[in-house]
Amino acid sequence: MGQVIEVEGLRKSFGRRDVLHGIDFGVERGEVFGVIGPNGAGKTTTMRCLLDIIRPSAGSIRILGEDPGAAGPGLRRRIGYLPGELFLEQRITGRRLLAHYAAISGAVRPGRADELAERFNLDLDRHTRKLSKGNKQKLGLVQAFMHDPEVLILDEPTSGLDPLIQQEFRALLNEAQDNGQTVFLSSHVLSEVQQAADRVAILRDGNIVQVSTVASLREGALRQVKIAVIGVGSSELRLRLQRVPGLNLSEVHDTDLGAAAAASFEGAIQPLVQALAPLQLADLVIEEPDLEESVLNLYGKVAVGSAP
Ligand SMILES: Nc1ncnc2c1ncn2[C@@H]1O[C@H](COP(=O)(O)OP(=O)(O)OP(=O)(O)O)[C@@H](O)[C@H]1O
Repeated sequence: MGQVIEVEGLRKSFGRRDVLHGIDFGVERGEVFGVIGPNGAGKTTTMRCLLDIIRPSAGSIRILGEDPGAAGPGLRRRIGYLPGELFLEQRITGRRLLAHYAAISGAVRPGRADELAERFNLDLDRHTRKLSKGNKQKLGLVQAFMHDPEVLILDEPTSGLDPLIQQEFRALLNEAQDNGQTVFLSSHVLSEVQQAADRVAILRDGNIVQVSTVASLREGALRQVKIAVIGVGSSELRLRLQRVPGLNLSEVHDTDLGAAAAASFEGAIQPLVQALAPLQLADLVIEEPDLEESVLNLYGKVAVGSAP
């Protein structure tokens, strides 16, 4: 089977409020697929529809070839789910809570939960109520991964995790991928998904504005360029650079030795290299593309992390 998650024309309205406007995407077996979008874009709503926690208003969903609305608990056991907000106010230990989840999710390999907890540096014998935000998140992740499900649906999985634990989480994702497990995860910032995901969908106001590989997002992203040349004045440098497609000059000035320029740049690098080739360079800096910036442009300048 190719696609493990297939979504077509998915719409969801709450009362008169349309939250998802007919989204389409597919996730291949063994793929890590990230969905990013600002607060309120509809990421959690999409995930809840995939899990049949809420019913779509229209459209079709197939997970492992089945309709989650009709498949029942058999399908649910093949999925690991990390909700965006875990309700953990019970007076029980993490270990007992996991045993409760295991009764729902189905067989967990002996020692698997302890192994995951150890990797996350999580004490399973503490009362869940007393856990910090990050430790609650770790418990949620152990719960999602422990039965080695074929599909993992993870709502903001790295939220509240320190960098070392985030690294451990990414290692776990790589292992899941090697095992042929399929991962659908969400975030509101690209930096969290760009290392982990093969492809990224950008969701804005209930519409997918783009689905692309992280590599192609990088190609289309804005880079900052700084150029210093020897023996040529600012007007000649400006003239040459103005002919380079995708280059937007922010500054050109004369220097003691010649001229210097700063610009932002997107697109193919070759025309820029050709424009500079006849000149004697004193310095050339082409910064790593700012993917976060280009995603913000796609968000439509909505500030990341702002309230909905
Ligand atoms: N049960 C509900 N009833 C009414 N409106 C809802 C309900 N659930 C979600 N919404 C609305 O749907 C929109 C999308 O919410 P959703 O939680 O899916 O966004 P999100 O992309 O996950 O955002 P965040 O990054 O803040 O978690 C929001 O405006 C939210 O207020």
